[in-house]
Amino acid sequence: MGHVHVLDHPLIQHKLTHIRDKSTGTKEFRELVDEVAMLMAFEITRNLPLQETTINTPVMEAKTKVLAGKKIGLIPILRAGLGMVDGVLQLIPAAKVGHVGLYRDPETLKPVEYYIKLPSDIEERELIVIDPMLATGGSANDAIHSLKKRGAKNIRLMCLIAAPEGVEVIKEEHPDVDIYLAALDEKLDEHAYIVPGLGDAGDRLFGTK
Ligand SMILES: O=P(O)(O)OC[C@H]1O[C@H](OP(=O)(O)OP(=O)(O)O)[C@H](O)[C@@H]1O
Ligand SMILES: O=c1cc[nH]c(=O)[nH]1
Ligand SMILES: [Mg+2]
Repeated sequence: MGHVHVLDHPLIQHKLTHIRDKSTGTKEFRELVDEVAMLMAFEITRNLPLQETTINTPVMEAKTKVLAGKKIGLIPILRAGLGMVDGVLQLIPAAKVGHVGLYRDPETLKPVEYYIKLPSDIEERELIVIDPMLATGGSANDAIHSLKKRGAKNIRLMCLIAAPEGVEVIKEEHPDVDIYLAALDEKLDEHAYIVPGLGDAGDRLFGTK
């Protein structure tokens, strides 16, 4: 079964409070999402494999460690996932970025895929699917199925806030996928918005309604 990691670092929690606050405007919202994404990336990459190397310090030859060169792919779910990409790229600048375009139909609440463009070698990559919100789980579930259909083998899911309902869907459908969150909220409301949540992540990032 996939693990659910709630990243409770004080800096992440502090910034998340301001992200949730409805008085936080677009500029500050964007900056904070970017910063939290970077801090989350620090935690998510904690178990990346290392290998030994030998270098010369000014003092002597030393056996030290470097990343073992695991290839990484970031897969933001459009639109709102885009807001977290730059933050993650600050720590993993060589990652390739694929895009999955999905929107949640407001009537049926079902995800509709409208775009997909992926690195050609996704089967070799450690993929991080990125979306600030995991609500019913429909969008992330579809995105992960889409990636697996195209050969993806190692997938993690990174979200700012999740509802228990969405977490259950991913655990059920994708037991191989670990989930990384800044917060696990209480529930969904009657419009399938996360409570207390932060509202509509895409609209707050891009200033639309
Ligand atoms: O778990 P779910 O119930 O599927 O809901 C979560 C999805 O809803 C939001 O996207 P939205 O449909 O608002 O599209 P947008 O990013 O273009 O605003 C959010 O960014 C997720 O992708
Ligand atoms: O609370 C929610 C649920 C879905 N999408 C959002 O942007 N926010
Ligand atoms: Mg939206």
